[in-house]
Formats: sequence, C-alpha cells, structure tokens
Amino acid sequence: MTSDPPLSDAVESTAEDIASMEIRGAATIARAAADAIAGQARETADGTTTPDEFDRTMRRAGRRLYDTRPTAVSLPNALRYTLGRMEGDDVDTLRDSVLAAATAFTDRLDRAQNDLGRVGANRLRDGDTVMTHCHSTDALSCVEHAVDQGKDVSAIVKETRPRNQGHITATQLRELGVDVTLVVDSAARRYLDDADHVLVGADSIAADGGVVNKIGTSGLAVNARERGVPIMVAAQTIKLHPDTLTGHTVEIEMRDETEVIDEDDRADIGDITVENPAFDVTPPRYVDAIVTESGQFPPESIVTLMRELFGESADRPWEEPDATTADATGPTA
Ligand SMILES: O=P(O)(O)OC[C@H]1O[C@H](OP(=O)(O)O)[C@H](O)[C@@H]1O
Repeated sequence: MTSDPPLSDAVESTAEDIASMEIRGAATIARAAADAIAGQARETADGTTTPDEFDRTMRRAGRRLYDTRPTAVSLPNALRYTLGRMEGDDVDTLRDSVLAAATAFTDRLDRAQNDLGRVGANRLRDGDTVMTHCHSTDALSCVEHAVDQGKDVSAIVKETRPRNQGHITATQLRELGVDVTLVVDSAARRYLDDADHVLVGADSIAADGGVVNKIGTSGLAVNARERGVPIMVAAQTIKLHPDTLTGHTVEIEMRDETEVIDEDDRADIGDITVENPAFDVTPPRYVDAIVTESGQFPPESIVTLMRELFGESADRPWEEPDATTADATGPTA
C-alpha cells in the first residue's frame, strides 16, 4: 500500500501557526483555513492526480487543520463551506469549485464583519466607555463603526492573561483614536463602574445561547450583571456551533502550562498542578445581546438563526465519506 503524499506547505504551516497561536482569533483562523484549503487545491491539481486522490487529499488537509484547536467553531465552519462545495467529475472542476468556495467564504467574512460592526455601533452612544476582554476583530469592528459615525468612545482593556491579547486590543484601539486604559484582569470589577458596556467576541455560540469565549469572560459577565453593565457579544454567524443543535457540547481547549508559568519558576515552587483552559462558557442569562451580521439577538433566540443557517445538523466534509459522525463531544466548562 502506498503512503499518502505530504500535504502542501500552505496547510502544514497554517496548521502549525494556528496551533501555536501565531494565527489566532476565530475569524482570522477561519480565513487562514480557507486560504490553506485553496492552496492545497492548487497544489494537488498538478495534472497527475485522479479525482479520487484529489478528494482524499482535500479531506486529509481538512482533518489536519481541524485537529489544531478544538474550541473555535469558525474553523470547522470554514472547512464545511469550502470542502462542502467541492464538486465535479474531473480534477480541474473539483479544484475550481474549491477555489471559488474559498474566495466566496473570505468575501463573506469581510462583509459579515463590516455589517456586524454597523449593528454593534448602534448600541454605542457618544461618550460611552466599553470594557473589553481578549482581542476580537468582531468586537473591534463595532468600535470602529461607532468612531466612524463620529462617536467618542473610550475603552477599559483587560490584559487577558496568560497571553495578553489585551495588548493587541489596546494597540488597535489607539490606532482608531480611542482613549485606552489598560488594567490587569483582577481589576475588572473595580473599573466596571466606569464602563457603559462589556464588549467581547466569541469563539463559539451554543444553541442555548451560551457564549464560549476567552477564559475569564464568564466571571466578567457575572460581575457586569451585578453592576448593571450590559454585556454585548460581537459574533458573526460563523461562530454559531451547529453540533450543539443535536446536544453535543463544545470542547474547551486546554493549553500548555508553560503559558502560565515558566519551567524555572515552577521548579522553584515545587510539586504543583497547573491548569490552563483557554476558554469558558458564559450562560445566556448573563448576556444581553449577541450582535451578528444578521442583526442583534437575545441569546435565547440565537437557535432560530442557527437552524436557518445549518438545518438540524451539520456535515463534516473533512471526514472520509463513510466515517461515522460521532464525536463533537468533549469536556465543557
Ligand atoms: O473572531 P474574532 O472576533 O477576531 O475573535 C474571537 C475570539 O478569538 C479569541 O481567541 P484566541 O485568542 O484565538 O484564543 C478570543 O477569545 C476572541 O474573543
């Protein structure tokens, strides 16, 4: 039996960069995955490949990308869109169908983020202060549109340990001309009295309206509710997790402990356990609005939009055609 040929550099390097978080953020991961699938399609359609081999290689590329990070559903949704539209009886037609789907997908991403930003901006008033957590391009789009509308917006930016994505948020908000106050995560409750909104993104949204986002979001939301500060989640519809329609839960990624403490410090402390969950689940009752490119929704009604977009269940085109569909389950927070 011959072994499978290596996957393209586009897929291998994208998979490595997603796993190491060189490429990060749910929408950015989705775009990179679609581009990598297009790169694989171009490379595989080299004139010697059969249609069956093309199909098998593309699915293998999808699996390589799928296996990198488990929580952000934008990645499998990008694979659903691109591989799910692969069709044709010859390799050129198969390749062209994948390339067209990848281009359509990335165009939709741009439009969705822009449309969502306009909706989110309507919730922000002149003079408002938002508190942010992590770095979300969807959330920043809302601020950018508010600024474009001439509104003066300020931000309290949580650092977001362990990887400090708050620094990226602070940099990009400054580029928009927004006044930024950077705080450590544990100072959030103290500064909530100065905030008019909590504004966060999402990695996945479950059918019950639960929001899976960077670890610390749920605690922030509980504190914000106690202080009466509304919680707005900016999430284009590729963040909707169709497997949750059929009762599956969203797997929470556990990352390496060296992100939390370096090996020397750890050795000095002695025998301890270090846990590093990347995400948590904010129950729908703590979320005021989910802002998408299709308008804003109370979390309890997001399931309607999810059914419209995905039907009752979602395909897994990165799997072999005869593979069983079991396994989107995993530990949840
Ligand atoms: O798609 P956009 O809004 O850019 O990002 C969505 C989310 O992705 C990030 O995760 P990570 O930093 O990749 O672990 C954050 O949790 C952020 O809210």
